[in-house]
Amino acid sequence: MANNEDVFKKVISHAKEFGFVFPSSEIYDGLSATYDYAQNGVELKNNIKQYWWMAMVQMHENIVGLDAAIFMHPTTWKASGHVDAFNDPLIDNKDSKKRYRADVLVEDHMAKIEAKIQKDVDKGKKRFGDDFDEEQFRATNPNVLRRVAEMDKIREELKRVQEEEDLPGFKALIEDLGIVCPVSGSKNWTEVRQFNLMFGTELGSVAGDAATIYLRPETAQGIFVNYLNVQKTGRMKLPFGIAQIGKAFRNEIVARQFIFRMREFEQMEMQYFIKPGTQMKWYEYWKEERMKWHKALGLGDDNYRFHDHIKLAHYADAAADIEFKYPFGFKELEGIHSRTDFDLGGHEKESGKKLRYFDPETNASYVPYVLETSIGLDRMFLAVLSASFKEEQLEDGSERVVLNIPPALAPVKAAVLPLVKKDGLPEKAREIIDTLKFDHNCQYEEKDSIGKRYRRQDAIGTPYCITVDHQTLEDNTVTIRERDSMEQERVAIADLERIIGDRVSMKKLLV
Ligand SMILES: Nc1ncnc2c1ncn2[C@@H]1O[C@H](COP(=O)(O)OP(=O)(O)OP(=O)(O)O)[C@@H](O)[C@H]1O
Repeated sequence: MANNEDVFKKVISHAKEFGFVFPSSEIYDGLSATYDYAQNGVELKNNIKQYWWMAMVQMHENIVGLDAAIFMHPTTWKASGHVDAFNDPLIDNKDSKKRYRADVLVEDHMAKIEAKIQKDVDKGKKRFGDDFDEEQFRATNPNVLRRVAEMDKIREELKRVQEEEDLPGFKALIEDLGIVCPVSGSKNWTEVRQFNLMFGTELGSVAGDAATIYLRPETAQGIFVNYLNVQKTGRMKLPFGIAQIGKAFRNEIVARQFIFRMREFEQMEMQYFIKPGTQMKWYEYWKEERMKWHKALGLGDDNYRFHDHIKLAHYADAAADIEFKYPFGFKELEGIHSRTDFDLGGHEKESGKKLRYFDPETNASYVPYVLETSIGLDRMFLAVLSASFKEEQLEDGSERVVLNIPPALAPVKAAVLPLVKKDGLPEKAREIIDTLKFDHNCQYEEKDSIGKRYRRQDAIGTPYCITVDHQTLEDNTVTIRERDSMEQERVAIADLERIIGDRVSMKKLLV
């Protein structure tokens, strides 16, 4: 664990040192859990957006895009249930004055029990070596069984207090488990209270005339209120989808883990409008599709898993997360939710406008059901960055830090490097950039030794370094150095556009 925490710290400082992510307003000591994407970060982020947009919109005839406003009519949030139900249970420690999410305290406690189980399993592995049968060990070892039963009991009680909104029961659970504040070490807790996560602000400049509006806590509602506009103007037939990328805001009680949990973040959401009764088919379909999208990046299949929700959100009849193995463990990266007619039904009721679909096959009109896929762009960014970060020992005894970012997502696709700063090599390198820059983000670098320049490009994940040397002037060839293998090949300048284009193409990920 200490090791992984270490890796996480390194990823965060690497992100800052190499221009991916900066703390926001850093000259004023920053603003907690708010970050800015820097020169390389914004490129990576845009490429992730493009990969998602291509997979969802461009590759599906029946999915179209939208860019709705962040501010929406306040009744939207009444209809969606956010005014009444978008709460987290919070609890304060009276000694440290620190605030926690009550459910997170319990989950962290369970994670500790799980770590103990893992320790037992590791001991077994060590003792029995190749003969070790983990499944059998877990099914028979008394220590493991006792701890699993303990976890089941806690999980059941957590589910109950959440479902019944039993706030005194929630506090009792925390006390019964003997959970202490990680800062003060005390069990001196306040009552558990519900805290609404929406940021409110005021519309209009005249005091008294102002109406409270909210910064949207999800992009989805902008899609729902536009369902009929898009369906009619796009002459869309069910099933069809609307996709959107945009900012969302949540006043998270405890924002932490770098860009994993922020108060201002970006979502990539797609709402798929379907015939009622077909939701389970589409739920399975989109779970699989989305998992395929993730795995195509090659960050390691073992880094992903599904997690089915025990506690369903107020709008869902089935829900699963795609979890990613971050340096701090498996955590939610994307949600796939069967939202039934909850949202369109709610908007019909509040607005008094019909949000129906006339089905030409059955001659019936109904409120469509919705299947949602919702992924946090910042969490996806962190997944790519943390899985790509490698510290390598090289054969010559030196070390390098490299980001093995999938080439299609890399911020800079090719760096063009004149071997020396003279003899016409810089001019030749610029000529090459001038042909590649229309299709790719390229970088020109002439300072320092070629080895140092390779290392700098490795550290920002540039997949290809093109080196211009004296031979280039004779035969119009250059070397291409590949980031991961560090192997070099000599190719004709005339072939560069095609070679780089093929290798960094998103097409390979999408077919
Ligand atoms: N505070 C946040 N910071 C960054 N990304 C977020 C945040 N909250 C949600 N997301 C992203 O938006 C996606 C969809 O939002 P959803 O409402 O399903 O999240 P959630 O279940 O509330 O997340 P969590 O349980 O981690 O709070 C999540 O899968 C996640 O990737």
